[in-house]
Amino acid sequence: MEATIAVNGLRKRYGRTTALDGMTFTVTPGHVTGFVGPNGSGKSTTMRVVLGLDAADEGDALVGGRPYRSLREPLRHVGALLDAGALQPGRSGRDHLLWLAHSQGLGARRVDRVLGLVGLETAARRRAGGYSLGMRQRLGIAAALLADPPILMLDEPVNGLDPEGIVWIRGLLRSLAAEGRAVLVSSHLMSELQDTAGHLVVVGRGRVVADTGVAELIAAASRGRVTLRTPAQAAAMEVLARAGATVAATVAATVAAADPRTLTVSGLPADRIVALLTASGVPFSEVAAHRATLEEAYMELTRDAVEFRAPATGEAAR
Ligand SMILES: Nc1ncnc2c1ncn2[C@@H]1O[C@H](COP(=O)(O)OP(=O)(O)OP(=O)(O)O)[C@@H](O)[C@H]1O
Repeated sequence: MEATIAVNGLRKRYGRTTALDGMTFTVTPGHVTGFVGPNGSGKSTTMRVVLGLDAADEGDALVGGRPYRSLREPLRHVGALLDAGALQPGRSGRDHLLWLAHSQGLGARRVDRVLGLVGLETAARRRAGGYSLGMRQRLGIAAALLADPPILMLDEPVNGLDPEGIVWIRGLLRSLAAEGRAVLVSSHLMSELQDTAGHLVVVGRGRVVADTGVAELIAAASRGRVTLRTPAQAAAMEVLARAGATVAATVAATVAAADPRTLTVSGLPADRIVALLTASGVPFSEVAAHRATLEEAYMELTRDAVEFRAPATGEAAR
């Protein structure tokens, strides 16, 4: 079976809410595809439609060229994590997987193998009802991997994982993709996908805003910009803005990573920036071609497509 997910022209309304408005994209094997967009942009609805859990009003969704509902042993084709809370609380994690395994003609050996893969061996015989959110996520990922499917679809898998868990899942997703699987991972945080996804499907208001390689997206957002480090931010801004540049405080992937001494300048080449600052006696320590974060690239892309936007706080000058 071909490892692809093909979503074509999906439309879906819930009463007066349009959840999907012509959603169209294809997920191909060999890399992690990030499925990103703001809250309410239609990611979970799309995944539910792909899995036949919800019906679209229009359009179709195929896994390996076939509708999910027509697959005889679906877990062998597609592994999915949609709602990590969906398990019987009185059952142990291992029993939950055994029950799923038996429905697919799989045995206890495979269950123990996937429990090992997700690092749940020691907790496997405890009641799943007592699991933390991170442990439930791991159990959900074990369930998705159970029948060794060529296609994986995970809705916000990083949710609830601690920093060690986040590093672990990044490595796992990359290695699953490197084995030739198609891996679709939804998130509304770009920083979660920065080092994991090779491709991005960016959505807003129920449709695709961009369908692009991560490297291309970052290159496009970096083009023509220069990063400048200076202890005299206000003076540097004034000099450069007077010369026609647009100057902004650099957007960091996380608030913790933000450096108040770093500016992003567009509209002037690096050598001209150096000349202007030197001539005006403004101290600076570094002038370099800017490498945009995925977060920045995404913000630019979705500027007009987001449903909910916080007021801009990072922009120092325009
Ligand atoms: N069962 C439902 N009944 C009514 N409205 C729904 C239902 N499921 C989704 N919606 C609405 O459809 C839109 C798309 O929701 P969806 O959950 O697919 O977005 P999402 O991109 O997954 O969001 P998030 O990042 O918050 O998980 C939202 O406006 C949501 O409120």
